[in-house]
Amino acid sequence: MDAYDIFKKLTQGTRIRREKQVNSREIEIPTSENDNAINESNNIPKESRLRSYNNTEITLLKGMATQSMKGQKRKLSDPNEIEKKKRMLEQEEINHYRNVNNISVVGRHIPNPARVFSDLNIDKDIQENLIKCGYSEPTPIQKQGVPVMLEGRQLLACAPTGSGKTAAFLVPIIQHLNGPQKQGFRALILCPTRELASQTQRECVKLSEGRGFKIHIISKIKKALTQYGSKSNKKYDILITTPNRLCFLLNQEPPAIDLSSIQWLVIDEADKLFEDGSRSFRDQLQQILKACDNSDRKIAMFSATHTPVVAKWCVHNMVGLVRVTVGHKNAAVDTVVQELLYVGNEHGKLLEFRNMVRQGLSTPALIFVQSKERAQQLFNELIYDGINVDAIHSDRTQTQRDNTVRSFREGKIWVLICTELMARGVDFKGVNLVINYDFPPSVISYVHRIGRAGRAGRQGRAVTFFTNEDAVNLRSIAHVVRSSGYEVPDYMLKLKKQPKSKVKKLAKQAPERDEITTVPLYYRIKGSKKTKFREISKRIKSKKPTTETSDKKSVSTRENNRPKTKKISKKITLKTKEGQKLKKSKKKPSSSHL
Ligand SMILES: Nc1ncnc2c1ncn2[C@@H]1O[C@H](COP(=O)(O)OP(=O)(O)OP(=O)(O)O)[C@@H](O)[C@H]1O
Repeated sequence: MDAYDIFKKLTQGTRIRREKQVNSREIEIPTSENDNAINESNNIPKESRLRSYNNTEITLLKGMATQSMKGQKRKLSDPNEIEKKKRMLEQEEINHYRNVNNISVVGRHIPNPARVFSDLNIDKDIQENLIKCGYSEPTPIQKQGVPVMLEGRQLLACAPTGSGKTAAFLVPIIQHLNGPQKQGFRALILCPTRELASQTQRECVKLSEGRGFKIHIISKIKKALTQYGSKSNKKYDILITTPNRLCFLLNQEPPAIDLSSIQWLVIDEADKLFEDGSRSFRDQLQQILKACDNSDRKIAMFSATHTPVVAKWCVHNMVGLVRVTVGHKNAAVDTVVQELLYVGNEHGKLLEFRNMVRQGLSTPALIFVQSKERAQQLFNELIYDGINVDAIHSDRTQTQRDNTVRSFREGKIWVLICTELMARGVDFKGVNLVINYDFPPSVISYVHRIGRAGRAGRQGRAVTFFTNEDAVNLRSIAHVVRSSGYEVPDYMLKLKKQPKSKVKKLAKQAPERDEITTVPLYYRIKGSKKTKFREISKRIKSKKPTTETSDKKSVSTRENNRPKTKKISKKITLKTKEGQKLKKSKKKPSSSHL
């Protein structure tokens, strides 16, 4: 619960009555310039806020009223009073600027937001690097987050997807570290995935150009085992990695990495890392913090979504914490046009997708499914549709994942099928379309998935398929869509609120769905005719999902799957006209119809 929530609770049922209009010179605000501990920036217009300080009587309960501040005016001729008033008006202006930029802050003695890069207390070369990256003006999170970190304050920042959070933490780190020093790692950035870590490394290299920092990501764990230990010559500056890899190195005897010089620890996608996993991140974080034993160590947490668990951890563990929030908490980016589409059943999803392709798909596009098995199934279905499609999921090797991401960035792949693995942080410039083929497991997942489009103020579109199985989260996601300013049918908003237990269960475990395939079950079962019919009737009776991959682990790579799919499609060509078409397009993939 933050200051705003507390204020709302305290003032529930309170009636605020305005007595009379006064002009602003009569106004006296009983706080000092920097006493902005509680939500400096709210949405009350400046004038009425000023008035309310001096001229309102707050009725708490019938017959009980606070004393009006009338008669407490001080003379304007007093130079101290004039100075005080000037400072208050300046503060009001700053608050107004924060309001305009949707910035809200909580904490004491918070530095002013920067309007332009030159307002920031950073060196010329960093400013030039920012300009070289094409950034002409700081984004709201950079306006407020950078000054906070530059003052060495610990920070919890929440800002929309694609709003430049990466540069918001990299710029102050680069400024602080100044240049390479042979002290070992001085900044550590934790990311939930390898893909995000390498993207952050690329951004860091660009923003620190000319400084000569040694910026590392742990790619080959075997090499890393001997690379960073106490015997190394400490020629490193910045480490960007996932917590698992780092803890693996810390768990060696003696530890294979030395973090005693860390000055800045940044946790990107903080709420993701705090989600309960097989090994809770909180345990890992304790281990990492123990290793970062420099007394000067500071922490900054960033994410597009807010969970109370992160806020609670920060309040308890970060001294002098400043909280910066841009926009509404857990809101979807409003530059993405959002649509919720009822498709009936699994087959309907495939029909709808092919329909979208026929109408002209706006690529590059990302398609999210709920599991790696389903990513592979959808890939097997679409590979012969003549779309440049590929799939990325955790069953693919790191090299395959890197190659796929590169091809997508280079425009060689137009449609990328992915799992939750790619939902966070990954910045593909110019993604036009996100399709939630499988309904997101939570509102937070929805916000991050659709946030892969519409980055840095660009336009994008997100289409979310849903079936009857997806009723649990439909209401809350419909509310997110409506809050971003897009139409949703009223019935969705009026759906019954689901019990928290159901919502939590769904966030942890995806619902069972029928296999994504148009190949009849008969051809998917191996064995004699008799075996096939026996198996089909068994499955119908037990109403089991008609999936082969649920019986055995799916084949993990595109290459491995090809022969299997070929075999199936050959069988179809003998039976159906549609199958013949498939065979033709397989020989000569054409993308002309897009
Ligand atoms: N000041 C700026 N002006 C213009 N573009 C910017 C600016 N800062 C960052 N960008 C660009 O905005 C895009 C999104 O930035 P970034 O990946 O840091 O977003 P993010 O807030 O971390 O998003 P997510 O929550 O999805 O991780 C990037 O392509 C980046 O180059």
